[in-house]
Order: sequence, then structure tokens, then C-alpha cells
Amino acid sequence: MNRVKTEIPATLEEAAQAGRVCMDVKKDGQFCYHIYLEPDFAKLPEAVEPLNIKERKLCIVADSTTAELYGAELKEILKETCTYVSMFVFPAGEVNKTLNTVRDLYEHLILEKFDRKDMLVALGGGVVGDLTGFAAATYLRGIGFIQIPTTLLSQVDSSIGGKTGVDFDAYKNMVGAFHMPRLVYMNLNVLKTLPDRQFSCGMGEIIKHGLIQDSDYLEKLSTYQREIREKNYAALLWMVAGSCKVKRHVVEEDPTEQGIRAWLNFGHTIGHSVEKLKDFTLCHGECVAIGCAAAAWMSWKRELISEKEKEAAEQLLLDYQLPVRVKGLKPEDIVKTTKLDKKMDAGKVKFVLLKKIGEAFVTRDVEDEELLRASRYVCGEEIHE
Ligand SMILES: NC(=O)c1ccc[n+]([C@@H]2O[C@H](COP(=O)([O-])OP(=O)(O)OC[C@H]3O[C@@H](n4cnc5c(N)ncnc54)[C@H](O)[C@@H]3O)[C@@H](O)[C@H]2O)c1
Ligand SMILES: O=C(O)C(=O)C[C@@H](O)[C@H](O)[C@H](O)COP(=O)(O)O
Ligand SMILES: [Zn+2]
Repeated sequence: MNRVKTEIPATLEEAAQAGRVCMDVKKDGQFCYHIYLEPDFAKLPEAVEPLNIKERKLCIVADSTTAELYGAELKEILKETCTYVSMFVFPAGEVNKTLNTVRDLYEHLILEKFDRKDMLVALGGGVVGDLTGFAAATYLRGIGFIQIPTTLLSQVDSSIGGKTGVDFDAYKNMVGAFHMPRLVYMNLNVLKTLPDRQFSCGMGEIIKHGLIQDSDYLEKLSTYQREIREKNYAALLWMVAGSCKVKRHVVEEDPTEQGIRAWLNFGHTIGHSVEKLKDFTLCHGECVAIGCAAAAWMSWKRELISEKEKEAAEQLLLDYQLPVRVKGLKPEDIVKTTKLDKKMDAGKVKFVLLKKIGEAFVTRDVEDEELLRASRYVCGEEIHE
């Protein structure tokens, strides 16, 4: 489908009229890949046409849940576009986003004689996408891959921008590579099978996008709450397109995180520590929400945003059933874990705060005491000034 990019709907009415959206993502000013937002998988054959895969093999990588729900349908569709479709399935869950699973996938690809021009297809959430992208970045020194994100989080965030990787010894995303997908194709109606908890996780990254880059979008997330929670198609299209727009802008400016891409890490410094300390029993999006509450609190304490704005940010997260506090952790452990993370830069924590609602900035001047107080805040401790 050589469809040119379409307008990104600014309102629900515009989204209802548009019905679908196509965006392109550039790298170094040149076209890199398309993002399709569609109501089904029908246009996928047209979307893959420009990738010249007729003489090639594809391997669908899915987790146990997405394989069961959409594997057969996708295989059937892709069979018509290439010579052979293989399938690699691993058990769902963050605990499997590891080098062991990547190793099993390499073995599968070698057995199936995948060569440098064959491609992988990630069918699933951020776990599948990050892992498949990393395998694609490293197998035979790099092969192509397609993202078919099936969670809200992966549609609005992880499928775009080419950050790929796996966890290592429970350290989040410790091993990885930047490797751009050749295509991102999302069927928004797969969100109908997504459990509510996972839908909320996507809202964590969506609210993050509003906070760091687009206050108007953030405000509408509040206004359109009913339609979004009902998973009204136009509301989903408006919301997913709006988030993809924020993410695209940031990754086009700074594909390898030398500067503003770090904004996307808002809420992730404390968030990743909570994720690790809770042994991955909380989902990524939930930990990001807790981390956003901590970073918004710090921004308020530095008098960058008002108390009312800090409260409104927390309320929006709560409205979408996300946690803003964590139980059962010691604030000191959060600080210690943060300092073991890869966000350290010459001994300083790289932290993202809000200059105002809708604009972030990166700072390296967060001292342990401030980090500890923010950790105590999200642990629900009373803080006496
Ligand atoms: N690369 C990036 O830029 C980036 C950005 C954000 C998050 N991430 C990573 O993404 C991961 C989190 O991704 P996630 O929240 O999508 O989690 P996930 O991939 O674990 O998916 C959550 C659960 O939903 C199930 N699922 C997926 N699609 C479904 C559907 N349509 N219907 C029913 N069930 C479905 C999955 O099987 C899984 O059990 C984390 O590892 C995080 O670090 C990466
Ligand atoms: O795309 C990015 O850049 C992001 O930081 C998006 C984040 O939501 C995502 O969780 C990412 O995987 C975090 O990256 P990390 O490098 O901090 O592990
Ligand atoms: Zn994230």
C-alpha cells in the first residue's frame, strides 16, 4: 500500500472521519519506515509490499498469549506475501525477556536456515517487540524486522524508535541495540482482547508523553476519558496517533538518545528500580506511573510546576487505574537500585524532570537526598520539611 502519510486527527470527530492513520518516520532526514494504524489486518499485505519479501522467509515471533490469539490469522495473511512463514513462540512475561529466549530464537532461525534478507515479525507487546528487535539486530549482524504491536503500550511507545534489548540478571534493558523496524503495523481492534490492567499500563506511557511534550494532548486525555475507557474506536485512534506523534518527534530528533530522547525516560529512573525491586510482579507501565508521580513531585518541590499541576497529573494516572504509590519497599533500596542502573553518567544519576507541564528537561544535579525524599513520597511516607 503506497499510501502517503495522512493527517494526524486532532479531535475524536476528526479521528472518526479518518478511520485510519498512516505516518512516516524519518532518520537523518530520510524516510525510514511507515506506521499504520488500522482497524484490522486486511491492509497488511499491501503494507509489506514495498519491503520486497516475495522471495523471502518470515518468522513470526510471538508470546504464548499473542500466538494463541492472533498467530494463525497473521500466518495465513503473511503466507501470501512471501515464500515461507515460520513461527517462534515463547512463554509470555517480562521474566522471559532474556538472552536465553534470544538464544532459543537464534537456534530456531539457524535450523530454519534464515538468511540475511529474511525477516522477523514481532507479534505482541513490548516484551516480544524488544526481544525480536534485538534478535534481528544481532542475528547475522542484522536482519530486518516488522513490528505488529498488540498491547496499548507497544502501539504508543515500544514499537517505534528502534530501542531493542533484553533484561540481564534482572537489570532492565541492560543488553540491547538501536535497530529500526522496517514497518510498524497496528490493528487497533486487537486492544479489545487486552486485559484492563494491560490497557492501564499503556496509559502510563501515554500520560508520560503528554507530560513531557504536549499539554493539549494531556488535557484531552482527561476530557475524552469516558470514550477512551470504553475503547471507542475513534477515541483509540485519536489517542494512539497522538502518542505516536510525540514519540516520532522525539526519536526523529535524537534516534540514539544523545539528547532529548532521554525525555522518554521520564518516570523511568525510579520506575525501573521499582520494577526490579518488585521482582517484575508490577508491570512496566505501572512502575512508570509510580516513577512519574515521583518525578512530578520533585518538579513541584523545585517550584517548576504548581502543587495543583502535580496533583492533576497524579489524579489522571489514578483515573486510568494506575498506581502512584508502592507498598512494601524501602526508600533507601530504591535509591541504591537507581544508582546501579544504566542511567548513571560519570557517577551522577541522569534524571528527567518537568520544566512545565508539556516540557521536560534532563538534569544530572539530583543528589541522593532529593532522590531519597522522592522515594519516600512514593512509598507513602509522611515527609516533614
Ligand atoms: N523499546 C521501547 O522503546 C520500549 C518502550 C516502552 C516499554 N518497553 C518495554 O516493553 C515491555 C512492556 O511491554 P507491554 O506492556 O506490552 O508488556 P507485554 O509485552 O509483557 O504484554 C503484556 C501482556 O499482554 C499480553 N497481550 C499482548 N497483546 C495482547 C492482546 N491483544 N490481547 C490479550 N493479551 C495480550 C501479553 O501476552 C502479556 O501477557 C517492557 O519490557 C518494557 O521495558 C520498551
Ligand atoms: O524509546 C525510548 O527512548 C524510551 O525510553 C521509551 C521507554 O518508555 C522505554 O521503557 C525504554 O525501553 C526505556 O529505555 P531504557 O534505555 O531506559 O531502558
Ligand atoms: Zn517505558
